[in-house]
Parts: sequence; C-alpha cells; structure tokens
Amino acid sequence: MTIDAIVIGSGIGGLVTATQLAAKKAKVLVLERYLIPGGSAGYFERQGYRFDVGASMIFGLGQRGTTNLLTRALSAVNVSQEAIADPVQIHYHLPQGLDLKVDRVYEKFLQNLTAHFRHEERGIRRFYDECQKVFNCLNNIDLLSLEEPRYLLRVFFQHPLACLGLVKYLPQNAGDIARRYIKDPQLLKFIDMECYCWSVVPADMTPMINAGMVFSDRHYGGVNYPKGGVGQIAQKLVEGLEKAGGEIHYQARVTKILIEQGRAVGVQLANGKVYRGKRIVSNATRWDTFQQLLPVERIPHNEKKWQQNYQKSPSFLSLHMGVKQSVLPEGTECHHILLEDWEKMMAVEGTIFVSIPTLLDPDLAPSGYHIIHAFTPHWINDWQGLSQDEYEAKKEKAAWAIIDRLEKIFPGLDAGLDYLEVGTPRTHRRFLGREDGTYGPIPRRKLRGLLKMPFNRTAIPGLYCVGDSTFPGQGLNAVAFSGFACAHRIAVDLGL
Ligand SMILES: NC(=O)c1ccc[n+]([C@@H]2O[C@H](COP(=O)([O-])OP(=O)(O)OC[C@H]3O[C@@H](n4cnc5c(N)ncnc54)[C@H](O)[C@@H]3O)[C@@H](O)[C@H]2O)c1
Ligand SMILES: CC(C)=CCC/C(C)=C/C=C/C(C)=C/C=C/C(C)=C/C=C/C=C(C)/C=C/C=C(C)/C=C/C=C(\C)CCC=C(C)C
Repeated sequence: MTIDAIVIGSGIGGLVTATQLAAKKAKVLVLERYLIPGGSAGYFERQGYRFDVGASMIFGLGQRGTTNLLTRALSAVNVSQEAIADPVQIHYHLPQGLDLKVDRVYEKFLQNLTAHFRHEERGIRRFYDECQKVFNCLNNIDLLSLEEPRYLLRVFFQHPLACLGLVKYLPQNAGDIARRYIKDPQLLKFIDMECYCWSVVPADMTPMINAGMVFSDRHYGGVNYPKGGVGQIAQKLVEGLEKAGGEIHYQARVTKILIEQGRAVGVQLANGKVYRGKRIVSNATRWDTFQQLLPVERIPHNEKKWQQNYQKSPSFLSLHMGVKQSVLPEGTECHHILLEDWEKMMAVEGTIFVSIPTLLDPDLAPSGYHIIHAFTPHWINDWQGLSQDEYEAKKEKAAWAIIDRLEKIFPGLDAGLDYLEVGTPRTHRRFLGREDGTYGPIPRRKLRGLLKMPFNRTAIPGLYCVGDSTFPGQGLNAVAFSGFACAHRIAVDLGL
C-alpha cells in the first residue's frame, strides 16, 4: 500500500504529526533510529530508577483551553495520560539572596516576587499581565497551520481581536516589554533568568509569544508531571498511532532523503532499505536534515539564511542521580534553578537546572530513594578529541563540581548518593541524533520575535520539517504545536 507520510524520528514533534495524520486516516510510517520513542522526551532505566533523558518540566498536559496540546494530541488517537499537578513551577536560588518560588497560583507568585521588589509592584504586575494577554489570544483559537490561508481566514473571522493581538506580538521580544514597565536592574536580571531557563537566551532575545505561553500557562493549565515518567507521553502516542493504523519501526536510522526531479519521494535507511511516500517529514534538527540527510550542495538558499539567523544552542552536562530520601529537606519542590553569580548565568556550568520527579511520582525510584536530575550547559567542543580515560576523568571532575554546588540546597547529597550516571554533549548527540547534542536553535543576535522562525514546509517540494527547529521553537508543547500544524498542512496538501 502507498504510504502517505513518512516521519523521520519519533520525538514529540514527529509523533504528534504522525498521530494527527493517522487520525485523519492517512497511512503513516514513523522511522526511529533509537530503541524507544520520545527523543528528548525519552527515558532510561538503571537499578530500579527510571530517569527522564531531557524534558522534565511539562506544559501542555492541562485540561482546559486550546493550548493543552499534549492532552489534545493524545485524545485525538483515543489515549490519555494521567498527570500529576506540580504546585510550584520552579524554586529559584539566585544571587543576592533572591530565593523565591513560582507558585502555580498567579497571585501567590506575584506576591512572592513583589516581596523582593516592593518598589516595582506595579511594573511586575503590568509585565506579567501583558504576558497573560498573549496567552489569552492563543488560548481562544484553534491552533493549526499558519501556512494554510483558509484556516487563517476562518480564525480571523471567528476571533479577530485575538488574531490582531497575535500579529502585534509576533515580532516582539519579552525583554523589550519588560523594560517598558520595570527599571530595577536586578529584577530585569530575574526576568532574563525566567526566560533563559527554557529559551536559553536572555529576555531581549526571547519571543514574546513564547514568554506569554510559559509565564501564563504555568498558572492556567499548570506544569504537570506524567505519571510513570516523561517517557509515557511518547509511549502513549505510539499506542494511539498504532490503534489508528499507523506504524513505527525502531532501529531504523534514515541516512538519506531521496529526491527525484527536485521532489522528496522517499528515504533510505542505514541498512539500505528504501521506503517511498507521498510526503516526507523530518523531525531531525534542520542541521541534521539539510546537512546529513540531503546532499550538502542541495541546501536551499532559505536554509542558509536561516543558519545566518539561528545557531545551535549549547548541549548539557546531565547528572542522573539516585539519592537517599534523607538528602531532600522537608518541603523540597520538584524543580530548582541554582545560580551564584549573575555574570555567569549563560556560561558553561553557570546555571544549574534541577528536577526531582520522584517528589510527584515516587514509583520512579526504589522505596526510600529519589531521583535528582541536574543539568547545566556545556558545548560539545570541550568534549571532543579525548581518549576514553580523559573523557571519563573529565566527566567525573565536572560531575563532582556540580554535586559540590548542589550541597547548598541538598545538604548531605554526596553522602546520600546511591547511583550516578553522567551524560555529556556527546551522549546527547549519540542517543538523540541531534547535531552537537544541541538543545535547539537560538537566535544569533536579537531578531524580531518569531518572525524568522520557519513553518513546516521547506524549499524542497514534498519535504516538511517538524520539531524545535520550526515555529515556535523549543518545548514539548511548542513542538506539539509544530506537529499539529505540520499534519494540518500535509492533510490539506493530500486532500484528506
Ligand atoms: N521541558 C523540558 O524540560 C525539556 C528539556 C529538554 C528538551 N526539551 C524539548 O524536547 C523537544 C524535542 O522535540 P523534537 O520533536 O524537536 O525532537 P527530538 O530531538 O526530541 O526527537 C527527534 C527524534 O528523531 C530521531 N532521529 C533523529 N535523526 C534520525 C534519523 N536520521 N533517522 C531516524 N530517526 C532519527 C531521534 O532519535 C529522536 O527520537 C525540544 O523542543 C526541547 O525543547 C524539553
Ligand atoms: C489571520 C491573521 C491576520 C493572523 C493570524 C495570527 C495568528 C493566528 C498567529 C498564531 C500564532 C500561534 C498559533 C502561535 C503559537 C505559539 C505556541 C503554541 C507557542 C508555544 C510555546 C511554548 C513554549 C515556548 C514552551 C517552552 C517550554 C520549554 C522550552 C521548557 C523547557 C524547560 C526546561 C529546559 C527545564 C528547565 C527547568 C528546570 C529543570 C528547573
């Protein structure tokens, strides 16, 4: 039977595309190089612990509105995922005693922040209220392909004000709006950190649409942890895909996208096997798609331009730890950010991100133990060209430097350590198939919001991209949007 769409990669972007198409009765084949689905939202198991490989703070599993895209993607193929509400999005441990929690309740968060900056009470409220405006525009409309003129016309007639609001915010960045209301330099640094910890760039370079989503949805749909671990989301999507008649093959590494008369017509695997399909979707990064899967001389002009605007963000050094329960003080929250010096916010080993999923789902670790996943930015270049011994020694040294710093929030961490596995940018490159292990694209300089971020179609007819190198960028809920949009565009192109 002819395949309608071949999806390269089963990250959340690829799986949402595949399930949406399968739900529309398209014949879909997903090809995944690894053993399990999920990509950055995958997991691995060691000695009774189930560790999340990357994604750990999950938006999009809410129950209301239109922005709960993970919930919607699952229900489109008749599956669901139990979600555990996280009462605090992040506990920040920042320089100059700036210690505060982002409570799920909006007013409580504003109070916590205002307690540190009384003189900016009005500015704080005005900035975050403006983020809510962006979110309210999005959360009122059907979220589908912005490359489909009839859809645009329809939403515009249904919700003209929301659309005009979005058009206004699309070229803006969060930092410019924050500066309109806020003057205190330390508070502006805090807003930088609020953006950096998910966009990996400061507020000035973070698109306002994305900031509006994150800073509002955490108080609306909330951050929710999937029962059984983050990997469950992908597993459930695969279950739904198969129920809807789609197929997924593992250990199926695509090495080539086949082009005939300028059109993408199929793919070739590392083992030589060829599949042909009416449409090809790449969930690999744009760098991998256009530099590895296509002949380099084929890089379309607009892709070269994209690379002039966007660069690869650093990867991470990840510590997956199993620890004794006694390491976590009473009342510890699930997510933490630790930084001791503002100047180092974006430096290698500057900011430490921490996630402790077992506080929400104790079944992920043996009884009496917890998981601490700590990660911090690192570049692949610093990990290349080492002998095996040098590589191991470097891992060990870097890991213990992080553990030492974490003792500040988790006293006795070193003594309470039961298991430690360290991942480097090389690990991320190898297991996620992402060039240089990058977390995703970031602007090379200040750009106009999301205007330069490409949608799903590419310059090569028949070839589409999905995932975090497409609009609107990083984040599971963001790549879920990109999956909805990609499937919508393909369905229209195929006349489904
Ligand atoms: N919320 C968090 O805490 C957090 C943390 C880290 C990452 N993330 C997010 O996870 C998202 C990643 O989603 P995504 O959908 O863009 O992609 P992804 O990188 O997660 O998935 C891509 C998939 O494609 C597969 N693949 C790549 N090349 C292939 C090839 N040639 N042949 C076959 N398979 C191939 C990979 O193995 C992987 O499974 C990002 O948006 C990132 O921001 C979130
Ligand atoms: C018609 C006319 C005229 C017009 C029209 C217009 C329109 C309609 C427009 C539209 C638009 C749209 C739809 C848009 C959309 C968007 C979206 C969906 C977005 C989303 C976003 C999301 C995001 C950004 C998210 C993110 C998240 C993340 C990234 C996260 C991360 C995290 C991490 C890293 C972790 C951290 C921490 C710790 C651990 C502590």
